[in-house]
Amino acid sequence: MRLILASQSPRRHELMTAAGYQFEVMLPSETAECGICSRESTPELVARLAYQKAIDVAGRVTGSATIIACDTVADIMGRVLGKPEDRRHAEEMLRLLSGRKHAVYSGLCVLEVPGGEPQVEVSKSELEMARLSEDQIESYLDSEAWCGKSGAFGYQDGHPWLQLISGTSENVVGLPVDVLQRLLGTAG
Ligand SMILES: Cc1cn([C@H]2C[C@H](O)[C@@H](COP(=O)(O)OP(=O)(O)OP(=O)(O)O)O2)c(=O)[nH]c1=O
Repeated sequence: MRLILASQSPRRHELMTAAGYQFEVMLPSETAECGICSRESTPELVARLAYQKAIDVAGRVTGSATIIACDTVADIMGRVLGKPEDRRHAEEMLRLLSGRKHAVYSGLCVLEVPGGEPQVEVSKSELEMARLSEDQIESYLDSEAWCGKSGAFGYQDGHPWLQLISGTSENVVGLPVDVLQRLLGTAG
């Protein structure tokens, strides 16, 4: 099976490789990841964005292939936290998450071209962040480890102040591998 990962995310590339998949990479265009709908729930948002990324890449694929696309956001009390725009934005997110539970949702879209029906699933993981001290916030912001990560943190960086309560860590880091295996029919 020819797999195409529609993602520029280094974490998704690593997770696909670790799961034993061989794949090509095609980048979704910036416009694939847009469109705000205020009545949309967080699961609906990640499902739609994953679908849009897959469709965007499908339009440029020649030959037959299976396209894999994802979108990941953090959600705290219904408020969506995407990738921070700058340090100030990252700080705002960290202060919001500090000392609280939150969820991370990933939408996954698997689409066979030509002619396949898109399969879209949403996975949820719950996490709890310990209350961060001012020093912890400053040094984390200085490290720039927040760049390009939804909610301004990287679970994969192994912070002792971040605990996984439910769901999988792969889902938090951007690719629910268990769901992908099931959709591709390669589980177990
Ligand atoms: C919550 C969390 C997210 N992330 C990353 C995964 C994604 O790269 C990013 C969420 O942004 P996305 O918009 O889902 O993905 P992306 O823009 O990085 O890549 P593409 O659209 O091309 O697929 O946040 C982590 O690396 N660790 C985490 O703990």
